[in-house]
Amino acid sequence: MMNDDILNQLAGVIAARRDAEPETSYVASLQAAGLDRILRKVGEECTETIVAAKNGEPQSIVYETADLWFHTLIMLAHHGLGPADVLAELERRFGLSGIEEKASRADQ
Ligand SMILES: N=c1c2ncn([C@@H]3O[C@H](COP(=O)(O)OP(=O)(O)OP(=O)(O)O)[C@@H](O)[C@H]3O)c2ncn1[C@@H]1O[C@H](COP(=O)(O)O)[C@@H](O)[C@H]1O
Repeated sequence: MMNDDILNQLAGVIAARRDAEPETSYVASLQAAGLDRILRKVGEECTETIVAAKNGEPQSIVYETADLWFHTLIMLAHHGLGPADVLAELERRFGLSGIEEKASRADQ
């Protein structure tokens, strides 16, 4: 089943896990371990995504990218942010050429 609201649903689960027992929840265990542990996982999953992309096997690329997105959601939640904030930023940029955006920054 395709569900384009899954990022928001996951963010809801991550928020709800803040008070859960670390023994019974992976998300709760990561949140309890703190920001450095969360960032280490983001770094690991980022590296694994790069390796998968280099190897070029579609299923692995999707699997590792899902791990990366998931751990990034936990990082965002740690800072009181969520997918809506990132999606709003992408929406703001939509239609704005990266070349033009870079040029507008060079003016400043
Ligand atoms: N989407 C995910 C998800 N993706 C990956 N993972 C876990 O993230 C971990 C990834 O770490 P690795 O691949 O490095 O494997 P590992 O060596 O076992 O991990 P570490 O011991 O190094 O932490 C694994 O334990 C995966 O099971 C996830 N765990 C949970 N979710 C979602 O989060 C919800 C809440 O999960 P719990 O908090 O566990 O109930 C679940 O219902 C899912 O929807």
